[in-house]
Amino acid sequence: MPMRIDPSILAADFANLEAELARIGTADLVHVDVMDNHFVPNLTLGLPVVESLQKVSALPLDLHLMITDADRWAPVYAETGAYSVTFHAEAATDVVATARRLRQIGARAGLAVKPGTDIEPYLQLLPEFDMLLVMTVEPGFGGQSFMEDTMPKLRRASEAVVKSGLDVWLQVDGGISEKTIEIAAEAGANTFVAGSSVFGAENAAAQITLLRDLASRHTHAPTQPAH
Ligand SMILES: O=C(CO)[C@@H](O)[C@H](O)COP(=O)(O)O
Ligand SMILES: [Co+2]
Repeated sequence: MPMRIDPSILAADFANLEAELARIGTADLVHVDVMDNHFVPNLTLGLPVVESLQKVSALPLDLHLMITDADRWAPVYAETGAYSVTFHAEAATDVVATARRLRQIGARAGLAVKPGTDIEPYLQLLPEFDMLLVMTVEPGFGGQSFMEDTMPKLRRASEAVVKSGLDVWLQVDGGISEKTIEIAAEAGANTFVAGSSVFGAENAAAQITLLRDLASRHTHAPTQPAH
């Protein structure tokens, strides 16, 4: 199973985004954090910047929407041509209808849960999603510490995906570095968002390769039972 590294441009220089994209050519996707200062206490970027990134990025965009009223807004972001649109379960009224709309538009549909949100109710909806995002920090800011207590949830999600036989990607986001990526990979993640550990590195492309190599040591299905 391939291990994917998605650098988060939240840790990039916002005044030079095109140049920052040129530093991460070894990545699989570009993770774009959209925050509205309502769902999370921070404001980042919105549609105009996503549209501009779409025009200049050689890599597919992986949008992470941390905004309220996801039912309304997620499809609007998908219309930009984004490869993947992930919205939060806590911000949506009808997660299935929203995911279906995203797929109709042509985007992969991702569902995210905050560290305190149970993933169990969503595991019976796996056929509706292309990716599940288990947040490993409280959403809102880059540079936070990895929350290892989210691993039982990730492991449980991984078991459900393996059992389903579906190719639903399992993404982790927050505090992923060379010190933590193997913990998440061992618990079943295969898609890793990394902001500060990539853009803070002198050689971002080499750091991406290092992270992927570390994650690839754990390509097996989870070995420990869910908690
Ligand atoms: O969605 C978020 C934060 O809410 C992330 O995508 C961060 O941008 C990851 O940054 P690092 O923890 O890797 O620095
Ligand atoms: Co994110």
